[in-house]
Amino acid sequence: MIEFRDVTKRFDDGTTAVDGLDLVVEAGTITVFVGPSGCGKTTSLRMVNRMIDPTSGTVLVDGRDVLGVDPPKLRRGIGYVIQQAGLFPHRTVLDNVATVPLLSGWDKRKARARAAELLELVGLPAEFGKRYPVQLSGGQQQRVGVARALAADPPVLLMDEPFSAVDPVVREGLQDELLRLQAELDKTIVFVTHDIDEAVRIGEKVAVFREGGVLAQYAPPAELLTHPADDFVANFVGKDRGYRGLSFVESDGVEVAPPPTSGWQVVVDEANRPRGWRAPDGVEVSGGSLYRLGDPVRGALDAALSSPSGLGVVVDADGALAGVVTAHQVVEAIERGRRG
Ligand SMILES: Nc1ncnc2c1ncn2[C@@H]1O[C@H](COP(=O)(O)OP(=O)(O)OP(=O)(O)O)[C@@H](O)[C@H]1O
Repeated sequence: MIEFRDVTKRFDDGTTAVDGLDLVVEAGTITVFVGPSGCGKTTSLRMVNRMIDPTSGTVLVDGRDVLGVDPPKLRRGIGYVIQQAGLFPHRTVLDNVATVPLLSGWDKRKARARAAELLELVGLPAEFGKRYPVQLSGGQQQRVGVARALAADPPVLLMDEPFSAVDPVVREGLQDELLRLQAELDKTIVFVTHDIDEAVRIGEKVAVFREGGVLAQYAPPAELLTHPADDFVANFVGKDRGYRGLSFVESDGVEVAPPPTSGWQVVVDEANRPRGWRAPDGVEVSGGSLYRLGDPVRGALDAALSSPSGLGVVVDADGALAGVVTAHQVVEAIERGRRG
């Protein structure tokens, strides 16, 4: 657990970067710090591993005031990942990942074996270990950065805009990877971003900061989208927040109808997986997005709205055709849910 108790950081030039921060990061969760540029996210993060010390207040990691722990010792238990990975350009990928184990006194063979294990864990082929960072794509470098931060198996991981230098598609892949890793590793992760979509996608709890280093709201993503604390948060989470909030709405109430037997018809393959639609004039067209039973309702609405027939195609866990939904039915289910 990480705890900020009335933490303020004022720099020598008088800038208040963080102002009276009170916040608890639960162990084993991903907590995201989000907010506009200059609102104190990075400063808050760096007070955890003592790259910056607070002007007043206390930062505790597992109940211990970090000011009482020697910085090198403290950092052995805290992985740190930064934008553009910050890899050593003249060391191979494998040696980059082995850096911390080597510094901790492991022998070279054991450190490299551990590094190879970690490359696999973050989804990189073993032969990439021999390459130099410049021979990898941005997304691959970020994975190496994550592997390096995990090398000493620290209970805490600090991530400062780790995915902001890669394009949106790669970025989503990295976010998925982080969620998969976290399900396996159960670290206490603090993740800084200025991107609200990234924040609500990966955060179990999200801290929204405003200018002057003030915490505006600290809540699970669904609550942030449905109950922003004030106008600042409402504006920051954006004008589509009502729609995006559907990502967190359970879908139990959506009625799934059997696929139509006349007019527009779903085309399926031999395993009964949807492949598109046959229009009433017999022409086959590609389908819209598929909605998997049990997923949040946002996917059901998207399936209906993106379908050429106006019917969203619903599949089961194996991807087999389970039925269809209309946008109207989805909206009705949402409204029933709101009435409670
Ligand atoms: N060493 C420093 N000396 C003086 N002011 C600083 C120093 N470091 C940061 N600041 C100021 O403190 C405030 C908070 O900076 P911080 O880097 O924590 O913001 P941030 O929310 O992480 O921003 P960004 O999203 O742009 O990285 C900013 O106004 C910044 O200019």
